[in-house]
Amino acid sequence: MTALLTVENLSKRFGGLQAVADVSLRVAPGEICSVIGPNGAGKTTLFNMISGVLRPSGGRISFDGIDLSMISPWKFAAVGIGRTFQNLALFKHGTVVENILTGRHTHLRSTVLDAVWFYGRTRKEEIAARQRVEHIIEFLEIEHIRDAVVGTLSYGQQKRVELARALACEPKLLLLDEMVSGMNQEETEDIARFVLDIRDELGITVVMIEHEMRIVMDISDRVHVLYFGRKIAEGAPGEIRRDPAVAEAYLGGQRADAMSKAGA
Ligand SMILES: Nc1ncnc2c1ncn2[C@@H]1O[C@H](COP(=O)(O)OP(=O)(O)OP(=O)(O)O)[C@@H](O)[C@H]1O
Repeated sequence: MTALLTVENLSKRFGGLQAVADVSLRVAPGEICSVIGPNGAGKTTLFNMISGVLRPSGGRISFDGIDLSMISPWKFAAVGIGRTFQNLALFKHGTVVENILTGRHTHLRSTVLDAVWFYGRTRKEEIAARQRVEHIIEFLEIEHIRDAVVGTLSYGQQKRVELARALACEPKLLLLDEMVSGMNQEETEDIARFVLDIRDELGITVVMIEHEMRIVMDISDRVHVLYFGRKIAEGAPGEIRRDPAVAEAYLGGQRADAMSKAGA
């Protein structure tokens, strides 16, 4: 099957530090993929390149048939790549609905002048945006907090709002950076269920960076393992559990415990 996302020999250097080195991976449409690895392995740097936050030092990324080096970073959302961030990136003083609406900006074609001269088109876009937002609010079960100011919400609720905002741009590919870190077990299970529904009901391909091995092993179709910037393994969760190179990479770190608790 043709890949939705193809990363070829991707590298990123920060001065003397090789944060990502020669990483290649393919993500098929409809897959849930995880990128795992110990702290500092290069996972977020990889995501930052795929989402246009950072320019690669070398290599190629193609998404849905488009060479991403050919387009401006601010157009990445418009081609269908949505993401959440490791540290929440929300407008704390805005309401939940207002925050989710900001995710729609890539779908707004009208300018201020259009609003004056082509009132109908602007109005139609606004109605479409509101309808999409309402659908997402229902989908992620956050009706009860829709008018709450984001800064007053719990961490788990704010993460869900961030997920809602990423969905508002109607992505084909969703990059989730440590969605469940800091969440309790119930919140983690909710997110796992939502990720599956996002793929199954909305048809969105998901790549997640995750330290929480239970969610990785439970819902991923494929797992890619980074270690000191290099990809050291790739496979189905069962294969990754049994891979000696992966165990070695985690050995000595707390994550070894997490791997074994997840059934390694
Ligand atoms: N902007 C930057 N400038 C310099 N070094 C950076 C920068 N961003 C990341 N690094 C370094 O690159 C390496 C990879 O970092 P990255 O954040 O991608 O790792 P990670 O696997 O996401 O780690 P974690 O699990 O702790 O989030 C680290 O050594 C980090 O210190």
